[in-house]
Amino acid sequence: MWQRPVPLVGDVSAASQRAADPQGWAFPPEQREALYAVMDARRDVRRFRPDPVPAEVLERVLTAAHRAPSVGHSQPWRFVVVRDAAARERAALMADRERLRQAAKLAPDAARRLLDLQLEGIREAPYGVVVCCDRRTAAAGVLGRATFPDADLWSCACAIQNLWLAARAEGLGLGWVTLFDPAELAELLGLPDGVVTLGWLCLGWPDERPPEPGLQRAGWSRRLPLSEVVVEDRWPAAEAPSAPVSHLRAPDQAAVVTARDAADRLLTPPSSLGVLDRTVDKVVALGHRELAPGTLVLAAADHPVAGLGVSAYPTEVTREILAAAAAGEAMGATAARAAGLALELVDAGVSGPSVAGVTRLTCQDPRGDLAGADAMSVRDTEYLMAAGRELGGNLGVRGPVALGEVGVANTTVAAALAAALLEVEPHAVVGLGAGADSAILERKRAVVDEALRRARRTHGGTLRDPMVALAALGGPEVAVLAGVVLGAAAARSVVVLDGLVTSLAALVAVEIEPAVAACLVAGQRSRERAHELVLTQLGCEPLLDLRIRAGEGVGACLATTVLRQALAIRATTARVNY
Ligand SMILES: Cc1cc2ncn([C@H]3O[C@H](COP(=O)(O)O)[C@@H](O)[C@H]3O)c2cc1C
Ligand SMILES: O=C(O)c1cccnc1
Repeated sequence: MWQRPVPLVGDVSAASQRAADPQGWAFPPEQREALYAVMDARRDVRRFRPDPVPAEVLERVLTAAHRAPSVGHSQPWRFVVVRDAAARERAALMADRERLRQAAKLAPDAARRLLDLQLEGIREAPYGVVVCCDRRTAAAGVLGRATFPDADLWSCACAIQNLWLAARAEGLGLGWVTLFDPAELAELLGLPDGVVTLGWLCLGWPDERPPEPGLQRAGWSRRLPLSEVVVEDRWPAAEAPSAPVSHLRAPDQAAVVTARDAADRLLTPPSSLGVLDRTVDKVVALGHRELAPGTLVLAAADHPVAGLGVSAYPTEVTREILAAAAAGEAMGATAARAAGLALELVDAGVSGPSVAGVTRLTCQDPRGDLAGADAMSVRDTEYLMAAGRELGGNLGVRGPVALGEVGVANTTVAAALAAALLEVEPHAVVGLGAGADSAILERKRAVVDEALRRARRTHGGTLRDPMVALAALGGPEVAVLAGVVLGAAAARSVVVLDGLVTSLAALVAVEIEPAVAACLVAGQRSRERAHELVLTQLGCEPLLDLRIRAGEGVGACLATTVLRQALAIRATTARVNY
């Protein structure tokens, strides 16, 4: 056994310690009780004694405030400590005026109660602490604020809460007054543009020791029972459509943590293999410490939309590639062989006689070109998906399942389906495909645009249903592959995705059964436009980024090899002693 290298910085705990004692990070019981007691006894204090507060006490509570969590560690708070009596007097006057303005807008009873509120604290307390938020940093530049632009304000609110609890523990009173016109208060303190306040905190020794919240005492409100504020899993709405019944379960938390803990024991810095480590953790959590040989499922189909001039190649190419794959010579077939994967060929609707060695699935109903009519009937879509599910289940128990497709014009189909599922504009999803020129690109955009408008007219809101979207704007190979993903995931197999079309099939499967996501490995980011968006929607980071645009599962095969090697590395690298 090798010694575990204990880092000089960061977390020194070992996975074994955490596993043996998950509660080992807790404080001793009496300290915990003290914390809860302080929280319980925190009050909004309105009456203050004039006695001075020692500078070191003020510094302690401000330090507590400054230890608050902040978005992207941005520490946006600034504390303006107002001691000057004249400034406090002016602030009190502002609050008094604001109280009258607000009361004028209320019903008489509520107005009376508002007027009863005591604001003398601003005058009485030796300190006014005005908590400001410096918002001059662009939200996009702060980790976590691009998505929640107000997170800087919440950070400041956390600082106030810290200050408040510390004050209570010190025996100080604190009252948070927001009855101000924010612009007036900002002007009083000379705040520059972009710095806003969260109100005025009166701070000093309390001249009241309220056992319960003042507004509750005054009959204004009461504390709600916990059961009224905690809901399980999702907001309980009477008429909201219930989530579809899910049958699949992702690996439980214990499996996920065990996989990560095992990785922690390797003689290497934690997560040194980056995306690969995350992917291996996912695969190990599924129960695979190594990959059995596995299969590439290559599904092929023709697309009537090819007739609208959206591909650089004629429809017949699909059949030729399928035949070449059956002969073991198409690039998907050679890539599968190089990766040690068996090849399973599915003809989901390619014109002409059947190709030897290929499983043929035949649709019953007419097919459409998306712009004028639905791609497939729901009945055929269900049939194709069910066949894929069975295939995926059978192959999934044997090893990893890599996905590949061939179908001239299927990047147009994929763009239309992606636009519908992701609710984005056609220009965001239409890409070059197998080599479009600008005239083809323009037609592709127009066709996707028309297809979306037609499908929305025909199906309305139900287009959000993945089966409806798949039938309206998808294609047979997408339906089969979505089924393969569902079947393989039910067998707890690893599913390795290739380019845009296979990833969309996975997205359809995830929309039907969210737990499928736990089985997915994004093999690569292809050059096709919408692929990145779809991978983001799947929450998957791709293993390879090689500008591949081969289709046929070539990228998935390459990625499977990388994944196989990563698992071997994980299995055989030295473990450390701990
Ligand atoms: C010879 C050849 C082999 C292929 N193998 C996969 N694709 C890839 O290109 C097609 C999609 O591109 P688009 O939507 O522009 O038609 C699909 O068959 C896809 O698998 C191929 C394309 C060609 C020409
Ligand atoms: O996204 C892909 O994998 C892709 C791109 C171009 C052509 N065929 C497939």
